[in-house]
Amino acid sequence: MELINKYFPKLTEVQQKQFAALPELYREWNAKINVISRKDMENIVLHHILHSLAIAKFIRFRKGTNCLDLGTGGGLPGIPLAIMFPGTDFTLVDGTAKKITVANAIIEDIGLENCFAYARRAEEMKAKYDFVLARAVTRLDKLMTFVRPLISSEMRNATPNGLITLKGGDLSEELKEVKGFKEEIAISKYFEEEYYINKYIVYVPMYN
Ligand SMILES: C[S@@+](CC[C@H](N)C(=O)[O-])C[C@H]1O[C@@H](n2cnc3c(N)ncnc32)[C@H](O)[C@@H]1O
Repeated sequence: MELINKYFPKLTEVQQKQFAALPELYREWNAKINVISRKDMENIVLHHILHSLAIAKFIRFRKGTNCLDLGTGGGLPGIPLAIMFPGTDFTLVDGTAKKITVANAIIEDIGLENCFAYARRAEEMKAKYDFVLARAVTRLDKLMTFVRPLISSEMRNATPNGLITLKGGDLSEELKEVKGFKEEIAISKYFEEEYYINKYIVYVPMYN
């Protein structure tokens, strides 16, 4: 909790409890169904929960915004963001049904009411969203082919919409393949821990 409080010092009591419960819940579930590399479990807060929350430093989702977390695995970044933004709706999908079992169990255990997970491949999805979020799913150009049909053409909340993805490493080649405006934000701008050097948020706005 210390690390989360360091960057998000104004959490409500409910949010504090929900974040505090996550590491143990992931530990328990990960022992049954692998959603996080097992050797990384000891770094779950730094490498997974806080990393997901970099998006909350980049953007404050307005009440009523709807977000899709595509390729969520066990619920990342969707679950930490749903805790952070209780007024925003989060839909979590993954093509692997057993990973969704973990996401749903955790959603239920911590009593998240603005978050819903189900098994589906991106290519089969029909609904529209203000934002599509993705962490470690696939190359940007491929991700864009999934994301374009899923972004709502209305700017319902009078905010920009589009893709927000968490990526690592040198993205120069991948970024060249994405047409139009895109923004690359170094997460080290928000979090001082060494782990975040070379980790980025890529935002591709789609005003349609
Ligand atoms: C490396 S995992 C990352 C999981 C999670 N986002 C995280 O950061 O822990 C990539 C996930 O994307 C999912 N995935 C890849 N392509 C997909 C697609 N076309 N539709 C739905 N899920 C997909 C995989 O099943 C896998 O769970």
